Amino acid sequence: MTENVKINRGLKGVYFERSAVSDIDGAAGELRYRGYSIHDLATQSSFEEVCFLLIHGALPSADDLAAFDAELKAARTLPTEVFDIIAACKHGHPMDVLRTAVSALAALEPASQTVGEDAFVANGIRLTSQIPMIIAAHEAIRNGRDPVAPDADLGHAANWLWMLKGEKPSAAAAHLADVDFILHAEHGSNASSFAARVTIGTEANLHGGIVTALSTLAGPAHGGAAEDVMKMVRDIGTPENAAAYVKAKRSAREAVTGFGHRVYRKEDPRARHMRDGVRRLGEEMGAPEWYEILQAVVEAMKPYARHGLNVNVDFYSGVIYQLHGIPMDLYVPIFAIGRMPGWVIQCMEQQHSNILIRPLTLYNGPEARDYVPITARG
Ligand SMILES: CC(=O)SCCNC(=O)CCNC(=O)[C@H](O)C(C)(C)COP(=O)(O)OP(=O)(O)OC[C@H]1O[C@@H](n2cnc3c(N)ncnc32)[C@H](O)[C@@H]1OP(=O)(O)O
Ligand SMILES: O=C([O-])CC(=O)C(=O)O
Repeated sequence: MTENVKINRGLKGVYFERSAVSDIDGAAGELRYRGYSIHDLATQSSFEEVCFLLIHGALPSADDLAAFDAELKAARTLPTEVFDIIAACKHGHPMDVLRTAVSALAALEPASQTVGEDAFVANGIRLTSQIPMIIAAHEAIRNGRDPVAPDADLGHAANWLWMLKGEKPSAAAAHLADVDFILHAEHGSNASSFAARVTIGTEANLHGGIVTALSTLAGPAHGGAAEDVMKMVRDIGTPENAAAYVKAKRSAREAVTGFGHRVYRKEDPRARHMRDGVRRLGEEMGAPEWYEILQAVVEAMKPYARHGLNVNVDFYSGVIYQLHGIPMDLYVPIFAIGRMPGWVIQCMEQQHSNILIRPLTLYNGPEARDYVPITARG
């Protein structure tokens, strides 16, 4: 009966739902949020505007944006218990601390228990502002400093850098962080968003979906790639070593991190903006060698490009964070800051026309057999 069943391992190429948010053309290497090209958004928009677009479905008017920005700023608060929880697990990986703190918020803030469209918007906006606060507070606490209070004069990206470092970022640094968040904001049915949808499919609340998404983002095949790229760049050391590094990886049939994608067969369209950022920042900071190493890896990988193997969004982002002096274990949490509106809208779409997500696994274990009591087993 089951011999002819087709199994789609990893759900490769399977459509499980419709979505009106991200339009990804993997063959052409194109990405649009709600119909707008990622290139226009990365060069002309702000993260706040993109959040509004993703959550509400249209670009905001100036008044809409001012009201949305005020909502985000008003949500920059955390219950004191969350700071205690961060302190109690301050030696953990920032992703574990972040996930634990979001879980704690679900228990501490009664509004998080409400489901439905309005509740998801309100809780989503609150979490979008709270997540950078948690990450920055953890960084301060683990280094023996007091968390830095948010600054209502600063936008989302600049305020994040301010809370992280305790000093006002340059306009260029804030802009690069803003672009980074826009590029990471949403990407259809990626692993973490799909996982969040599975949670929401059970009629769980938004915080539950976000905790699931955070758990799923953390792995090196997904959000952890930027950290691994930085480790790779350090291992390679100089551009001349890149070819030998790639050859050794390919001979061992190991993945070269920052390359490959489940959907794109051309270069990930987000990568070019990060590439420009690394090049410019490296030159400005008198550290061009990181960019040169990355480009030497790209050159060494060229023979494989014909198989659709190209850089993805996270090939360049790690080096940008490194040039900003951000610790490597914060790279995945930074991805989470950017991905918040994407997770929120994916959860909203799921709950809007909900259905339990429950595929099948084809049994290939032992045939039916008789139970043997423990006293009779050899
Ligand atoms: C934001 C993001 O989440 S983007 C992804 C971030 N992750 C990374 O950068 C980690 C490195 N990349 C990878 O591990 C993979 O490319 C994934 C997990 C992202 C996608 O994997 P899949 O969709 O399963 O790709 P798939 O396995 O079908 O790859 C096709 C072929 O390319 C090879 N391949 C895929 N990625 C890589 C890579 N990074 N380096 C070398 N070879 C690769 C596979 O070995 C496979 O070769 P084969 O047909 O000879 O076996
Ligand atoms: O779509 C994917 O599979 C992974 C990805 O690029 C993302 O989540 O941004």
